[in-house]
Amino acid sequence: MHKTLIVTNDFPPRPGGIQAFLHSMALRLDPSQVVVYASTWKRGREGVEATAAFDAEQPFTVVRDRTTMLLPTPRVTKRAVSLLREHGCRSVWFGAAAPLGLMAPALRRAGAERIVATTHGHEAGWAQLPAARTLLRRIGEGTDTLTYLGEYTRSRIASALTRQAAARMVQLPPGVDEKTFHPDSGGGAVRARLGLTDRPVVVCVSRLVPRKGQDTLIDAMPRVLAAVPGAVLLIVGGGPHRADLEKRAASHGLTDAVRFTGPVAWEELPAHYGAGDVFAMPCRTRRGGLDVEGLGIVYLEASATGLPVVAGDSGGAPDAVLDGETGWVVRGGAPEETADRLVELLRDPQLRARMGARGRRWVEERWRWDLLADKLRALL
Ligand SMILES: Nc1nc2c(ncn2[C@@H]2O[C@H](COP(=O)(O)OP(=O)(O)O[C@H]3O[C@H](CO)[C@@H](O)[C@H](O)[C@@H]3O)[C@@H](O)[C@H]2O)c(=O)[nH]1
Repeated sequence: MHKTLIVTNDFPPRPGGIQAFLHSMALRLDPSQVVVYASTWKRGREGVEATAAFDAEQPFTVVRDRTTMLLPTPRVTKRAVSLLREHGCRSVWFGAAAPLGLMAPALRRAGAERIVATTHGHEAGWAQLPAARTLLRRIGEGTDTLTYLGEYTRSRIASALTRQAAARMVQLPPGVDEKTFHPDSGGGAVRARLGLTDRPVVVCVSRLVPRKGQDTLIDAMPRVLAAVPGAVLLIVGGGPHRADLEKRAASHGLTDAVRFTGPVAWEELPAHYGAGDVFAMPCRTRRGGLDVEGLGIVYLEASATGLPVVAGDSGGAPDAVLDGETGWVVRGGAPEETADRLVELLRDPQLRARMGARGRRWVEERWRWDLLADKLRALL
């Protein structure tokens, strides 16, 4: 691996899957060989202070742009070029290929020898729009390698690329820290705190946005409760959809059976997975395919915790589940189908244990960060 400039809008403290992906990878590279050029999390004092506090704890150099969104403008390109030269970097990793990967030719002219750009769900969405397809094609031509999460995103994105660029694609999915997420993660304490000790719990961990399908889970609960009295849906995470979800739960008369924790601190997250008997996030594709799941780190975190998983069929989410082995894939936006799978799992402790153990093994074999970081190092 050469010294690498990571260029990204998606870096903590901003929350989310791409951010977690990049940070986890960056932490596994030699810190003396990494320089991150990222946007600032939020405008205003709170955003700037939280960003500075986060950066001060990192073992590698983080340089922030003053804006909250890097775009491939002449100013940003010039800054990236001068960082590349100043720090003696010979490789570049674009944390999300679109749109920042458009800066690749300028960085190449400035001396970058290896340029890697990672694709996620949103690039698969881009691949559906004619103008955006042209830009993706340019990004493919300007970079050495576009990485992809799984077969769904690969096939969509490859259709927009030249044959040569498509042939250079390499799979680089996010992983899971199997030591942080494990079956003895202290879920009992969370249950006790929430008064759920003896109740069957379906847990969903995610940002609260419509695509993730927390609304489908709420709509599924009356059918679940008819078969499994006392069951509870524990919705973990924060986001713009919260008020709507709370109203929806109240309109079904489910204020006891649907609990919201709000966002939880990273250290508390494993115990929140551990509070569930089953993990469910029946995600669905929206906006004609533009708002689509790339993979779903949460399914892998749940499997690492030893929980069976009920996933939606949006985009690449099925790549994060072995259907029928680590859990089930259901149609997104289908409350009855979702409820039936939840009931089957809540009623059958042996099935839960079997699927949970298979999921844990699958994570250990296939989704460990360490294995994936080796792959990235080889590309850089
Ligand atoms: N600390 C904390 N973390 C949370 C919370 N809610 C969610 N998270 C974390 O945020 C991450 C969410 O990742 P994903 O499930 O992958 O979803 P995403 O944010 O929509 O990410 C997008 O990009 C990923 C990487 O390409 C894709 O895997 C995903 O499908 C999607 O397209 C997970 O690590 C999850 O544990 C919370 O309240 N607190």
